[in-house]
Amino acid sequence: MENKPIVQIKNLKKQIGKTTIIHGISLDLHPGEVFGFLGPNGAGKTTTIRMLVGLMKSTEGEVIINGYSIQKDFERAISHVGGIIENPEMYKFLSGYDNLIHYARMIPKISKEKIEEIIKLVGLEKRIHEKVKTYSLGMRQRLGLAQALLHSPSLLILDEPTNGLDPAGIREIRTYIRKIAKEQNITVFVSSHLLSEMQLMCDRIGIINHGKLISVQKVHDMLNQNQKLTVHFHVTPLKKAFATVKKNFPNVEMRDGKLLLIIEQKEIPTITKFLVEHDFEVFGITQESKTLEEKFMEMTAGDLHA
Ligand SMILES: Nc1ncnc2c1ncn2[C@@H]1O[C@H](COP(=O)(O)OP(=O)(O)OP(=O)(O)O)[C@@H](O)[C@H]1O
Repeated sequence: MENKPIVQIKNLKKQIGKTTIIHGISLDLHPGEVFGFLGPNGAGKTTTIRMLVGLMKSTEGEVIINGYSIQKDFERAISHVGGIIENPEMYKFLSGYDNLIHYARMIPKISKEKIEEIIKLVGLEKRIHEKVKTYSLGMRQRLGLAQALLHSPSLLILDEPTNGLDPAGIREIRTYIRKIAKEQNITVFVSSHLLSEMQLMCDRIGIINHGKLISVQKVHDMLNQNQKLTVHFHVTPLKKAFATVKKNFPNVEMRDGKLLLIIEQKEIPTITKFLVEHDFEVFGITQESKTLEEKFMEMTAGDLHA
């Protein structure tokens, strides 16, 4: 991405006692992107986020937000950040609207129109005058988003925003997060331990495991990688077919009464044609591909909890 980063994380480290929890994370975040911070429980997501927003001191490294260092120029750097780190505090017996007005008092020069615009942005216009205690958890989270947007941040940091939500609530939050990023050109940094959720919400995903950022990829690229498939050919006579195929495709194996090849999808017709041309009878072709979830399980040594 050629646009100037909103956030620069430079070699961020955290040591507690003799234990290093975060091992030098470096990352740039760009305007309007939704960046997913994915990792199993205990990987270091919350610790990193706490350092990003200055709630915890880093042992080494620097975080620059909109050109200001969180470490050296906290007030100015944090003025560009909105976030939900823990469950947002709301007054349950007040309406959603009155809650927002309450928080808006702390923000200089905020107009009623701006508040209305934010309410629409998070899709709460129909229920905003009802008491928060009547809201679903998803609606409360959206009110939390609205609260975080009041001071027009350029970066929104959300720690596991879908925790505890049902599938409909998760879909809602996902939709609004994407909308906020695109319509307001706000960068959203969102953590989760669920790949399936991140895949649908984010433009890029960074995977953290044992305090290290082990991969950063665009979701689009992840989904479009040339994937190798394991393909089984049910063919007779098997042994003769194996010997013949092996001459041209040395990687072939015999397993469970079938030929097994690890190939790209586009090679399936080539091999099928080869078998038919050599007078073998093909009874079936089946393929298995690794899901992204399985790949991530491998990357995080199986401790990415679903
Ligand atoms: N104050 C502390 N002292 C010692 N170890 C700590 C401290 N805080 C966190 N840790 C350890 O650092 C690691 C990272 O914790 P962190 O809470 O950042 O993980 P996480 O990715 O947010 O996990 P979760 O998804 O469970 O919230 C964990 O192994 C945790 O036990």
